Amino acid sequence: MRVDFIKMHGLGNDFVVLDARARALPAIGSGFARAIADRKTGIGCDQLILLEPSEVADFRMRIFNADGGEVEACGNASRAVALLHGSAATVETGGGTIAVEPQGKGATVDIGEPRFDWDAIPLAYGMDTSLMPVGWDRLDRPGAVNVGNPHVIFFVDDTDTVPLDVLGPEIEQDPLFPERVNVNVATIEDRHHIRLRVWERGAGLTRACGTGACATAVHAMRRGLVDREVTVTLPGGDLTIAWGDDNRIRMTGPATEAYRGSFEWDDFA
Ligand SMILES: N[C@@H](CCC[C@H](N)C(=O)O)C(=O)O
Repeated sequence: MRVDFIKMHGLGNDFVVLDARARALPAIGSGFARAIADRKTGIGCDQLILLEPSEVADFRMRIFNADGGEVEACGNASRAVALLHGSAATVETGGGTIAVEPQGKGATVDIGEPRFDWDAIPLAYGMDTSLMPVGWDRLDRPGAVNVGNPHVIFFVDDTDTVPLDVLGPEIEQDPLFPERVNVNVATIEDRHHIRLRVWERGAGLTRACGTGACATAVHAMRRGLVDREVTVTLPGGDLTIAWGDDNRIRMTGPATEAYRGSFEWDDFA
């Protein structure tokens, strides 16, 4: 079976998008997702994105990390599918229904309300998620936020000096996080600007993480360190994150269609 795909990215966080809204595809297993994502032998991406019909929203978006695991949310892919869809839409995800709207060369995404309760992150045991009494090497006293998916956030003097390739996987796999976690290291530049690097659960270091930017901004706002609208600068570029009086988080930033292609399903099954 020959299948079309669209290669897209949001600030360099890249996706293979399969559109099964009009024509159903065979079930996707973790081995298939891993094979597609493999940068040496597959098409190569941080996340495989599957669009399907939905009974509760305009369409459904399923997200598979490069390690094959299916997860609940992806901020950058939400902007990419908004661009692909071409008009405002509601999107069912594992983390809840979100709203997307194309804006120029990108999109605004209403990703919903943050959750701060320790069991909503989830953590293995109860603690204050605004200042957690835990640490790993030079990274300590983080915060945690669930914005559809789980994030832990460390404020540091300089994100570039943190060995995130070493500490990221250690923290991601720590038993404190029973569903593993996305690891964010952030520097507050001023009340309107945060610098951020992310070790993504199931994908490793990426050029950008949209939900990481949302979680980090909201955590910094909760701690009173920045205003309710900020620019978050990632290695791949900038996102604007606003946390409204309605308690909803809105992310605005670019998205790009790189190219289109097709493959034989059985080559990856
Ligand atoms: N790149 C994404 C997040 C993808 C999922 C994440 N790695 C997880 O496991 O939760 C984004 O832009 O938000």
